[in-house]
Amino acid sequence: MNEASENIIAVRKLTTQLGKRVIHRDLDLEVRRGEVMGLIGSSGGGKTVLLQHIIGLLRQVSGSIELFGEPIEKMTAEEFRYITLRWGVLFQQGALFSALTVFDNVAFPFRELKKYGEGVDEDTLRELVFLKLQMAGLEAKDAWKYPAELSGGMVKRAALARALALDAELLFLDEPTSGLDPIRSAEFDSLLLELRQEMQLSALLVTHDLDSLALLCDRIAILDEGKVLITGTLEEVAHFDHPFVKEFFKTRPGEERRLRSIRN
Ligand SMILES: Nc1ncnc2c1ncn2[C@@H]1O[C@H](COP(=O)(O)OP(=O)(O)OP(=O)(O)O)[C@@H](O)[C@H]1O
Repeated sequence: MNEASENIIAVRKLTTQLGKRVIHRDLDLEVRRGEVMGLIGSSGGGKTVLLQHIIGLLRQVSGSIELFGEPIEKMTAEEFRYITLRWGVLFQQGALFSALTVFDNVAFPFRELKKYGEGVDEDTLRELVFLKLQMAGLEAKDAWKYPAELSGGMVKRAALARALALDAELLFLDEPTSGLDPIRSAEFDSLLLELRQEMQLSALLVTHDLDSLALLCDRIAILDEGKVLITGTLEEVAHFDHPFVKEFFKTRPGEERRLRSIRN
């Protein structure tokens, strides 16, 4: 792997299709190492599908996707499986395994790693799982619960603990605060910010939440009409002349102060 590469994600001229419908056309996106990139765009515009392509769940029609400096198209299945252990994914529904306890959900990536001869013994595994739960703001007693027994906020935290399990260098976060009330959303954002500072994470974050964008993101990419139209700081993209941007940055309750500071 070319670790010296400045970009942790580089998507070039990506064209994708689901059924007969073209979702992305010649899309370019670069995320630098250590950067949190926000991804916004109109509903149904292809943000989640883009994430699914980047993490190799879907195959593109054309174009290339490089992760950690290497094109994923050229990797063998085994090489690809191995690099999946270097990132964590938090999808909209939290995506925990419902038949496993929180403990076993968080232990899952460690057990996967064991298949490559890099596992840890059971005592170390236990310690690491409890450490990750603590980092994600869960208590030890939550470890024995099943996903159905958790609140929405706890599901997100458990999914985050699993995403961070192997000291992920890169996180894919798809609307991590959706479904949480404003207080829980703010708590979750603060947790991500703390972790980001402690672990020097890179991340691609899909969100509709202006507070999350302002707090967490270095740059923001706007996806519309199948392409990334612009990337820039929140201030830069907020001034971009486009109907989605105008609608998105319309004042919403509680956000007036932040918007005023962006516009001034
Ligand atoms: N498995 C699938 N098969 C066919 N079409 C799909 C599939 N998944 C998504 N789509 C379509 O692809 C388009 C992009 O969907 P996607 O979920 O990526 O949008 P999004 O930008 O993430 O939207 P939102 O902000 O509402 O979550 C939509 O029109 C959706 O209906």
